[in-house]
Amino acid sequence: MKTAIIGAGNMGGSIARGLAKGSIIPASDIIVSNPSQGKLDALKAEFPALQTTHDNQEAVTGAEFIILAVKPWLIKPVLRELKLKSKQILISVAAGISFEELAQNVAEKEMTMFRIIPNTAISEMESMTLIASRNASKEQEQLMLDIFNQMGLALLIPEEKFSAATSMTSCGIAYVLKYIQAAMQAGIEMGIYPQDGMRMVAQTMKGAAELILNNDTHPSVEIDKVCTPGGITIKGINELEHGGYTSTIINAIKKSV
Ligand SMILES: NC(=O)C1=CN([C@@H]2O[C@H](COP(=O)(O)OP(=O)(O)OC[C@H]3O[C@@H](n4cnc5c(N)ncnc54)[C@H](OP(=O)(O)O)[C@@H]3O)[C@@H](O)[C@H]2O)C=CC1
Ligand SMILES: O=C(O)[C@@H]1CCC=N1
Repeated sequence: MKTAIIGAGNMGGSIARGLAKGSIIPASDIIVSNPSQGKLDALKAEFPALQTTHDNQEAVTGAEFIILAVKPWLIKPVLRELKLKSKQILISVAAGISFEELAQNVAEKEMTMFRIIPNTAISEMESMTLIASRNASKEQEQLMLDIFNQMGLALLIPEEKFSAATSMTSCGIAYVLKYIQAAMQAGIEMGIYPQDGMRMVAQTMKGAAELILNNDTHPSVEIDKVCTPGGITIKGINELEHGGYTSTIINAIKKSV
């Protein structure tokens, strides 16, 4: 399945690496196009079988999948200069660019399209990847899920839910990192070295995520297990609420929509 990736930045580069490491699309079937050479050289050094080019049209010619991973404001000009065929499958990573907008910029408006929204943990094969489809068969949807489940966890959702889910997951990873940063600052004030604090908090967060993902549980149940009556955790939890923690997170996620 020849796959062209347009743009070798954070997303395009990570998707190329994830695909090349996965078992569905071999590195020799991947061609990545990018204007600057450095990112292409880095990819080629890691995966010598992968092809690179500066020419977007050369990349897409003969490709079954075209993964568009340029900044949202470049989607229109880049898409317009590509001569895509109706049988090709367009996969856009651009946040906030709807299927309708994509369709306006291709000759074959009824071509199969996917929108995908990973987060930056895709570089660790630990992305939460959102997928929406248009004019796709069940088999094509399953193939997309299979591909992106190899890079973390993938979920197929309707396009109407994309903005809300993007804010929770793709922007959300930055909010989660912000918690790590804040907890480190508290530790530093109390004499914990930043590098030690960073590992402590990151592992704590990973543990919380594993508790949720591996068990049929709920955050409230897990929080309750930590909060000993009259103990120390509830003091911190109540301080978080006095500071507006829950409503600040709700507002932040709604703000990013
Ligand atoms: N960053 C994130 O967390 C997420 C981003 N997205 C979406 O992914 C898309 C890409 O974002 P991100 O990877 O962060 O951005 P980057 O800036 O890291 O990557 C964009 C890449 O596109 C390349 N590029 C620029 N112009 C062209 C062109 N005409 N043809 C081909 N390639 C070109 C750039 O090349 P160079 O810099 O070498 O000139 C760069 O390598 C965006 O649309 C964004 O909305 C979606 C989910 C999460
Ligand atoms: O901030 C942004 O616009 C991009 C899209 C989702 C995550 N980062």
